[in-house]
Amino acid sequence: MVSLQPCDFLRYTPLYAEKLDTSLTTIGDSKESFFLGSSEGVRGQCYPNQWPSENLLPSWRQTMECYYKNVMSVGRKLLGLVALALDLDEDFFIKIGALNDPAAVVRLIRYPGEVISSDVETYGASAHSDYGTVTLLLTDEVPGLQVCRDKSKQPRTWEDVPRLGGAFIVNIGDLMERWTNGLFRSTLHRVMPVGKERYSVAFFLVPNPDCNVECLKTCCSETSPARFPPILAGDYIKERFRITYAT
Ligand SMILES: O=C(O)CCC(=O)C(=O)O
Ligand SMILES: [Fe+2]
Repeated sequence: MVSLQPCDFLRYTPLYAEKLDTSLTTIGDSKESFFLGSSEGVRGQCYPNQWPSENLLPSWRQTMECYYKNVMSVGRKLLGLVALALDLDEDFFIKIGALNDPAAVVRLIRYPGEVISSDVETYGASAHSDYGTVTLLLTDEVPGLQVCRDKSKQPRTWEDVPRLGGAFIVNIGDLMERWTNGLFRSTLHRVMPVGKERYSVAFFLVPNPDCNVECLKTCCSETSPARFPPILAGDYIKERFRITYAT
C-alpha cells in the first residue's frame, strides 16, 4: 500500500497523474498542477513548499505567500458564517482547533487545450467532490466547469458554472458534509475539456489533520441520527488522496 505523507502533495503533478472519479476505467484527468501549503506554523516548517528559483520567477514566492494568507483569511471568515448558519458560535471551528495549523493548500491548475484523441473519454477533472471543508475557486474566462445539483439522482444532470468576475466559486467539501450530517451537501462537480487552454486556482480549506470530524450537535437528533462515524481529518484526506493517485 502506498503511504502518502502530507509533504508528498506539495509538488508539481503531471498530466493524467490523478483520476478524481475513481470509478472510471479511462486514463487520468487531463491537467497539470502545482500545490502550495502554508509557509508558516509547524506545518510550514515540517513540510516546506518547493519554490522555483527566484531567477526563474522573480517575486513569485512573495506573491503566492501573500495569496495564501489572504485566501486563508477569507476561508476563516466563511467558516464563521457557516457556523452561524448552523446555530453555532461564529468562532466554533476556531474553538475546536480545526484551524490551528490547517493542512489547507492552494492548487494552481492548467488544463491543456488540445485533446489527446477524440476516441478516448477524457476530462479536465472527472466528477468529484472536494475533500475538505470549503473550497474557494478562481477561474479564467474559459468555460468547462460544471456542477450537478442533485448528486443522488440518476442520470446525472450537469450545468455550466459561469465565471463571476471578482468573486470566488465556493464548493462545500466532504468533511463539511460529514460534520453537518448531510445538511450541507458536498458539491459534485467536474471540468470538461473545451478545446481551449484553461487555468484555475483552487484553495482547499482542509482542517488540522488531528481534528476529529464528528456530527455537529446542531445537525443530529433522535429522529436524524449521525450518518457518518467520527474520523480524524488527516486519516480521511490521506485515504482520499491515496485512492485518487492509485487508480
Ligand atoms: O479548475 C476548476 O475549475 C475546478 C478544479 C477542481 O475541481 C479541483 O481541483 O478539485
Ligand atoms: Fe474540485
